[in-house]
Amino acid sequence: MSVARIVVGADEAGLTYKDALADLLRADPRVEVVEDVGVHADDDTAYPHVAVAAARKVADGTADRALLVCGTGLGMAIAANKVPGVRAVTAHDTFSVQRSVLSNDAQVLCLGQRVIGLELAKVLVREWLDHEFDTTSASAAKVDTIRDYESGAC
Ligand SMILES: O=C(CO)[C@H](O)COP(=O)(O)O
Repeated sequence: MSVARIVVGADEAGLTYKDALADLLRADPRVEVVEDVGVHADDDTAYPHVAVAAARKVADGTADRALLVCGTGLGMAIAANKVPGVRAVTAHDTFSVQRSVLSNDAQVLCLGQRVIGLELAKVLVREWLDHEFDTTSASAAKVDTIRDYESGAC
């Protein structure tokens, strides 16, 4: 299934949630592989490096999705979206998380450890796993339009 391989990453500000959410993912029967691209303790690598490392794995097909955590979830999304083919969002409510998959076919979810509590973050990640993009849906043509702008086709 499309959420089988998930890459997780964080900067120092998101490390605690990243580790907790990685454990949640590893315990989920829908997830086959959780790859952790860091950071780990005492590592102050800046969020753009982590975001791009994770996003490149999604873009090259090594991972199906990425879950990224920083202080706000904003910088991770901005950086991940620099990787062609990647659609990254910051979402802190269940409806937006659901629509990020169903409307936008976003493969990367970014959360802010300084914005929401850990229990809500866990709820959001479970919600995220519950949905898959339907390529026959009315949203598919809109996502194709994003691809066309990215490729310069329009
Ligand atoms: O939230 C962050 C980026 O969006 C990051 O964890 C902290 O960034 P900073 O405020 O520039 O230190």
